[in-house]
Amino acid sequence: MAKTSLDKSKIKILLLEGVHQSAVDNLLNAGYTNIEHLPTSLDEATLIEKISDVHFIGIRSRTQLNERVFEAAEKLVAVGCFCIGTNQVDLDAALVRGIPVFNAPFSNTRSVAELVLAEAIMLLRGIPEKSHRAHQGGWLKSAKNSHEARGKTLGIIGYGSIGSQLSVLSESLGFDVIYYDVVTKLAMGNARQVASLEELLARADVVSLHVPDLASTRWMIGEAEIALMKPDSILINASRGSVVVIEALAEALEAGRLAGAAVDVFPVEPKGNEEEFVSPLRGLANVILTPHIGGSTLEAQENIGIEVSEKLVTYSDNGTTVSSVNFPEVALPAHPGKHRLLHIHDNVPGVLSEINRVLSENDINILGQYLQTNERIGYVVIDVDKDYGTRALDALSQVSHTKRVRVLYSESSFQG
Ligand SMILES: NC(=O)c1ccc[n+]([C@@H]2O[C@H](COP(=O)([O-])OP(=O)(O)OC[C@H]3O[C@@H](n4cnc5c(N)ncnc54)[C@H](O)[C@@H]3O)[C@@H](O)[C@H]2O)c1
Ligand SMILES: O=C(O)CC[C@@H](O)C(=O)O
Repeated sequence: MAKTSLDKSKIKILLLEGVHQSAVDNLLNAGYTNIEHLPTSLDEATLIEKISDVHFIGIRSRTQLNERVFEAAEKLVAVGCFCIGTNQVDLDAALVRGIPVFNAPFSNTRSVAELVLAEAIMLLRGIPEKSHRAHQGGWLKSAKNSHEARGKTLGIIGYGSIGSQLSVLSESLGFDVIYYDVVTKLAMGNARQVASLEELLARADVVSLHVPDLASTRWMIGEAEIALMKPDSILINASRGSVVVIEALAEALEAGRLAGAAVDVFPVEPKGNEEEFVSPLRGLANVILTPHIGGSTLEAQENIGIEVSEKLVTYSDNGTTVSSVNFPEVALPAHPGKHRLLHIHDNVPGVLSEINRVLSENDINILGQYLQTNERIGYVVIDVDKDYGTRALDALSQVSHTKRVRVLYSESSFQG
């Protein structure tokens, strides 16, 4: 059970994978000065060594925060994923240790949608091959296999933030949009939801994937699904590398079953820009390969830096967990003049009454109390009228099933 006492300047923040400078600036402005900002991810052994004295970590998609890493992260208070996907984090391992995980669910949505739309047009015109030939001194001037987007059917799989934004942009260019989602979703514009994946695959000229990495989406597009796609259709994947069986896609492209593909995410991606990219798709005609940069625009990265660092600062200063992806969400008012106790515990009956009993026995006066639980943990926030020193921290630590206790002083310094 974590229970330490720290001044803001001692709170150690580790930012990996070239998280945008906007995050560093934001953290510094909020008084967090102990920041290590690295341009790459770290291998597991190095990360395990480094994370032992880290209070907040910021990562993107490459850093794997697994059980072994969390086991070593004795002081970790919260995780910031400076991206949309959180599949690189063992959310359960974080939850059981009382560690909330935050992300930026919308900041790069537009960047991905714009890239996919551009790729759809490029692929319909056979541009990758024509451009490649021209670079080699060739001249492939021909209208063969070259099509307008207007009137073609775009099939979107996963009609969430990115899928629905893509829907709006591509309709404005004249695409007919259909989409498949496991949830009934309100259609944007004239788009129509179809009843099954099979129907979408059979009808679309361009299929674009925008589902999260889940057990149910893993390898959802394989040989059988590609066989259902229209001859000479196009597949785009900017979601996760685990969604498409890449060998099946390569075979279909080699056999001329599909007219082209754009792939941004791969089952195995290089750990850094120096490592070789290996894929059966390399060298295939009319295939756009991009190094997982769907969300990598300066605009998106700056916004993500601000959004996620704000969430970390708010949690650290105030205890608010709104929009955490794994934690009970509590929206808390500011607490001027009050001290705030945070208590994270296993969600079993009786903990709240024990907390209140312990506080009462220690003569600690409660001004306000907030509780939220999920299936696994409970998160109680208690505002008290004065600084009870370590008395409150010690009292709460004795409550059975306690995972973590923190004190936030009214002037926002932190003890965690
Ligand atoms: N290439 C990149 O750089 C990049 C950037 C941002 C996001 N992404 C990835 O894009 C994906 C989508 O992001 P988003 O923000 O739109 O997510 P989202 O959660 O807003 O939307 C996902 C949608 O998929 C649907 N869905 C889930 N399971 C499904 C299934 N089996 N079949 C059909 N639909 C299903 C959900 O109901 C939801 O509507 C995520 O995997 C994310 O990690 C990639
Ligand atoms: O920036 C990244 O590394 C990941 C981008 C994207 O896949 C996301 O999940 O937002």
